[in-house]
Amino acid sequence: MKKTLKQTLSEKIDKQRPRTKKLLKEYGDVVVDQVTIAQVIGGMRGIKSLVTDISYLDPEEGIRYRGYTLEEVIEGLPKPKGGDMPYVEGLFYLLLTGDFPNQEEVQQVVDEFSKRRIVPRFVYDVIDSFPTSSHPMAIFSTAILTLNRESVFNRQYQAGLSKKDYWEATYEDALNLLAKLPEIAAYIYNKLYRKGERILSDPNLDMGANFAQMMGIEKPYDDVSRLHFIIHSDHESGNVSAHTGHLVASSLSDIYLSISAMINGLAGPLHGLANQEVLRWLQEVMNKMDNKLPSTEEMEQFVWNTLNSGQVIPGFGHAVLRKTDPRYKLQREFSQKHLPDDPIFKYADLLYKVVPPILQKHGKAKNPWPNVDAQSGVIQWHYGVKDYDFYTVLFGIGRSIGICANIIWDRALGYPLERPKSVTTDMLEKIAGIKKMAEAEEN
Ligand SMILES: CC(=O)SCCNC(=O)CCNC(=O)[C@H](O)C(C)(C)COP(=O)(O)OP(=O)(O)OC[C@H]1O[C@@H](n2cnc3c(N)ncnc32)[C@H](O)[C@@H]1OP(=O)(O)O
Ligand SMILES: O=C([O-])CC(=O)C(=O)O
Repeated sequence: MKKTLKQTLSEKIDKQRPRTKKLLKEYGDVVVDQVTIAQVIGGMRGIKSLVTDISYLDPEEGIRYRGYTLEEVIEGLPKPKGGDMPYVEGLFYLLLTGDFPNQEEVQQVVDEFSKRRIVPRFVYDVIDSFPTSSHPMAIFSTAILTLNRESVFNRQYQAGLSKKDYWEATYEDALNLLAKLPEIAAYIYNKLYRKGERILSDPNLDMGANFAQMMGIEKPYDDVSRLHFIIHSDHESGNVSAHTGHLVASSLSDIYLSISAMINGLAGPLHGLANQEVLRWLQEVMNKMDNKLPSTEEMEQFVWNTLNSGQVIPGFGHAVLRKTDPRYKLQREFSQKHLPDDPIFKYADLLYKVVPPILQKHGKAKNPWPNVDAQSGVIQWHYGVKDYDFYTVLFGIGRSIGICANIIWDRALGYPLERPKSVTTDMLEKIAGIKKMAEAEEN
């Protein structure tokens, strides 16, 4: 019998712990970065102050998971029979261990998820008590929060859990939660947009296929779901959702509290919600054009109108990336293959041509290129998920996979409570020498 994921992970943790310990004990004083006033006021952009081995974002190249590009991840992970996209469960294995699992190892994780997928009735009761006009991200976050009552970590912590075992209880919570997220999301979708008509999950299916089944959407929506969850899973540690998850978990809040919190960060329009904003923006253009594809000049005018009214162009720009997002490229390639004639795809493609030169001319955005959110909604729309308020929930399922992996490792390596220092404006002025200048002017 092959080792389980938990056993493999346990060995990896034993190997990694001394590396972190050595760095901290023997090299703790080595300077990693310097911090400027612009960074302190400007959202800490670029400050190297977090550590994760699960993914790394290069500004030019984009994301790598465990050192592998997205193409390599998709190529190297096992795929279900008849599927073009790999098992999402295999990605979780890779993120946790750094190893590509074989078919048998993936199947073990698929079986684990299947065993743990049943959502307690009280979660559905809480979802049902929301007005149907609520945003699905608020419902999703609350449903996750409601599960906090189930936390293995909390139970064991109360009973006197040793620090070195924190990760194991967190691992149990993470698997229990990840297995339930597609069920919760599909239930919310059916409640809000399909009059509560529910399609039950199938314990024999993998996560992507099961989600497609519960959404009631034919193939290749299983592959669409796998691709979506995989490419949205991680983006190193500093983005709002990952950082929030890490921060909240650092106080030893359980996985449910931490993931619910990160979902709230993901729900902002400058972060994950941008994928719904792209569709909302495109719909406005389509309505104004009577569904006719605008000419390049007309599209340019729509973009300028948005910029001139002081709004951002959703789906473009990035805090770290300085090139087109590889996640965007992958989804564009998928769209070119599967939905080349889709009207919304044509709109989005026109935006790809039109927006970057305009943002360059506008002169503000450091990165004029499209990010992941510019394309993900286009694919969902094509396969019938037209209620774009729901798109960030899909992003949230994917992102939970990466953040759960990160939190398990945070606990394994004993990362402490996160607590950076703040200063006052007076102090910054003093550091800048402004007070001295003002005094000199007065005298
Ligand atoms: C999964 C994700 O989270 S990917 C990002 C999803 N978000 C979006 O697509 C929303 C649109 N994009 C943006 O608002 C930004 O590019 C962000 C939030 C992603 C990054 O923000 P920052 O790191 O602050 O970007 P940057 O340093 O380039 O911003 C400089 C200026 O350009 C503006 N800018 C950046 N991107 C855009 C854009 N797409 N449209 C218009 N203006 C933009 C900023 O608002 C800022 O203006 P200000 O000086 O008036 O405050
Ligand atoms: O990295 C970021 O800041 C935003 C992003 O693309 C993500 O979290 O996927």
